Amino acid sequence: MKTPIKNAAKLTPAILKAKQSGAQGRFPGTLRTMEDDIRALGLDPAKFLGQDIGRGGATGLGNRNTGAGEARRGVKGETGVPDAERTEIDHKRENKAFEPAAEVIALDGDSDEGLNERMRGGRRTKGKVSAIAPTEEDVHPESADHVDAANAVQKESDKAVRNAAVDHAAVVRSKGMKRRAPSPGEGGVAGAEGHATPSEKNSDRVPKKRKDAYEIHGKVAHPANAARVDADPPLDRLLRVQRETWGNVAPSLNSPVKRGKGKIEEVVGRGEAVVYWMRMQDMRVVDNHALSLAANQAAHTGLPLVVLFVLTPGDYKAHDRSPRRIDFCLRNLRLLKKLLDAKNIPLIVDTYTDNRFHLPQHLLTDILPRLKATHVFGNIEYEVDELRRDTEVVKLGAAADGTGKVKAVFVHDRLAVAPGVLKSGKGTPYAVYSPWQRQWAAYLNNNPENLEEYPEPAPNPAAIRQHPVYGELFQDGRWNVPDEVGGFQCRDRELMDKLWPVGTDKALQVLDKFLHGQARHEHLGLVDPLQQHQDPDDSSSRIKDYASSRNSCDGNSSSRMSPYLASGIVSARMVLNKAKALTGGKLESGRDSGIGIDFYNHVLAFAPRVSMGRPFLEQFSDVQWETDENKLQAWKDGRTGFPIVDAAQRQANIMGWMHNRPRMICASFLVKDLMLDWRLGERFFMESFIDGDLAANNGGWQWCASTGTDPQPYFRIFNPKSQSETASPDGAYIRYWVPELRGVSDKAIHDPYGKLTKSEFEKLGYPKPIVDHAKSRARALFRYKNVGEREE
Ligand SMILES: Cc1cc2nc3c(=O)[nH]c(=O)nc-3n(C[C@H](O)[C@H](O)[C@H](O)COP(=O)(O)OP(=O)(O)OC[C@H]3O[C@@H](n4cnc5c(N)ncnc54)[C@H](O)[C@@H]3O)c2cc1C
Repeated sequence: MKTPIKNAAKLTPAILKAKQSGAQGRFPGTLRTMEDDIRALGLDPAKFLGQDIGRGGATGLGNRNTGAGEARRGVKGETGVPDAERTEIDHKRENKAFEPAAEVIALDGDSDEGLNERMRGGRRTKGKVSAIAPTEEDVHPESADHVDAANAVQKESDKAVRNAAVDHAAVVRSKGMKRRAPSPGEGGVAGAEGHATPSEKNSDRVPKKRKDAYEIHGKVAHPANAARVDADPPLDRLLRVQRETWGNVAPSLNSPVKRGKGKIEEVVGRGEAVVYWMRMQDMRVVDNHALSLAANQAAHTGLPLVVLFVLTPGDYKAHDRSPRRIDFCLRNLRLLKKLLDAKNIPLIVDTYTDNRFHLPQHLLTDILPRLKATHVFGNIEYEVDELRRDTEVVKLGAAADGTGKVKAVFVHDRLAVAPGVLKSGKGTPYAVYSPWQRQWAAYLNNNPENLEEYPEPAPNPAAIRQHPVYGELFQDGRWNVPDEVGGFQCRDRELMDKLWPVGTDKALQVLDKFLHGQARHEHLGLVDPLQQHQDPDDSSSRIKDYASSRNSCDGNSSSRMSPYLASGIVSARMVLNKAKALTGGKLESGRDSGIGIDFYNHVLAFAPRVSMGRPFLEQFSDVQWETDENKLQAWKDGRTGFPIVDAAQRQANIMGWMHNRPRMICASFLVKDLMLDWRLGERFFMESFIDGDLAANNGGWQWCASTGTDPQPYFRIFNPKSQSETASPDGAYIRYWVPELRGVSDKAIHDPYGKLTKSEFEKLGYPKPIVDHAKSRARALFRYKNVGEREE
């Protein structure tokens, strides 16, 4: 008689089939160890294992209090912030008699009276854990469309979009705040990516010493400020300023992307060079919109093309960039310098260490005049700070007198479908992934020109090398790529270099391995992605198997493209074109297609508050969080006693990357089991990952924290044990990353503490679970249901 398969209903069809057929493992091949793999890369395992080297600075807590410093500088040196603009967390913590009214945002149709009434309601009294009846624990994420819930999220979002301006006004009124006159910050240069701008922070009341669990304080904007930014999103503002200044050079937020391949009109004086300003998200020479526009303009005017990259450590600190991502950027820059050099195009790298908000002035008064450039082209970055910076560049460039004028043009490039193009039936932005993804695929299938790739730039004439100004750019050491950026020492650079080879060619080879090869056990961890198995035909292509294998991480089931996409080493168009070739020339819709790259950037564009530390669903802004430093540290280190969480966290620490499923499990665990603020986890991932990307990371965290675009309400709470059985059915992933558990049987691998005897468990040297999941779950349900309250 067949043994029944445990949790069969929760298993993906492929895993179920594998289990039913009695297969030992889901993926072929033999599992190796981390040590073997590091040795196979030609490196010494002792250098990379057993110590916290991943995030650059000292272990754990000490190295990242950038927000507070920023905030303090913001108040004393730059703007002077009215009390009302202090960050939410500071406000709560410092004012014991905190009035919940301050956090209330007007709802649809709220009159002043209605708003006041709700505000007078004050904090609710404490209650018991209520008998709320969540339908399913650990619903398989994305397992169904949940149409009603999706509609509810969409409705909330529509409401928020319609009322952002009203909300802001109401909050301002309700708090007796004065409406500030537009500050220079609003004009463009102030603002932490996401986080509070100097004028949005208040810091002179920030306590001198805080523990890590509180250290997000400088990164959370006041809701009124976030509502103000939502009411006039920085992307709209950039496009508007650009249009008003130079005419219709870039597509507006609401119209389809135009393939701006034509010549850019001359509306400024003709300079002596054309500049393409490369940033951290578009690091490639091929299929690059702004670069191809710049090259076109240079060819049209007979001027040389110069590529500029500005390293801005101030931004990297404020945005929690990982040393790994910075190092990856530098490694790519070195390669790009060579590639461009072969085309007689100088790549100049400037390191700007002054006040990060003054970068536009630096560009327009120092760098561009030195180059005698009157045109600068860039691809739009959708984060708040970056949009404000670019808006300021457009304004300053246009405001300069006479020959000092610079025409700055910023265009869409990063996404296959520009933000704002796709709208729900009601004409509002989509707030739920599945319907958005269906329309996205249909739109691209109907408008294939959006996937046309941009031409490579033509070389500069060789004579540029003799030019007194531009010839020097190839020689002058001032413009070289530095060995490292101060404050971002990447201590595992050698390992990162092996795991994440640089350049578009290599990235495309990695993609080919994914598209034309089967997932295997032995490639799940620390392996050179170029050494992955590739099959002679496409019958076992991982993209074809994506739907069934995407949730399992016992093998190398996903593409490992995220660092390349996050840094723009390949474009979304290039990846989609390759995927399309394997799916009959059409993009497939549906969550299992593995191609939903654009969604969270689209959210960022219409709800910029998400990059200001605010929840997408404001009604969860006052969920009560714990602040237990030890639990936070145990989570960071992978010592929680939950094998799947520990395996994943250790993967993050050693490899600088994680498969999507464990990212979700770890995020859910931090928020719903440890009841720690999702922003702490968001920051930790940014600091650790080589693919750290604000839109995807924030979107992922908010989804898992039920404050984001998940159509399932907050009672989606992952059970780490059953999630473990789904994510690592063979236990291979766990055994690889948690060596203490290597010898543990299949029966006990997901729950060694529960399944082994006391003495068997103690021999492992593995920690006991730091929480009881059932109790944690009840606590989370209570706190989400009763926002603002703690259970008795
Ligand atoms: C809490 C959390 C944090 C995350 N942080 C980041 C991050 O900082 N940077 C990042 O690039 N991705 C992030 N993701 C999304 C996703 O986990 C990674 O993109 C994916 O695991 C990378 O592996 P891959 O390239 O092999 O993905 P594949 O499964 O092969 O997918 C191909 C590409 O599609 C995109 N993609 C796939 N799934 C998602 C998703 N759920 N959300 C957004 N894009 C997706 C990525 O660009 C990815 O490279 C996060 C997800 C969660 C749940």
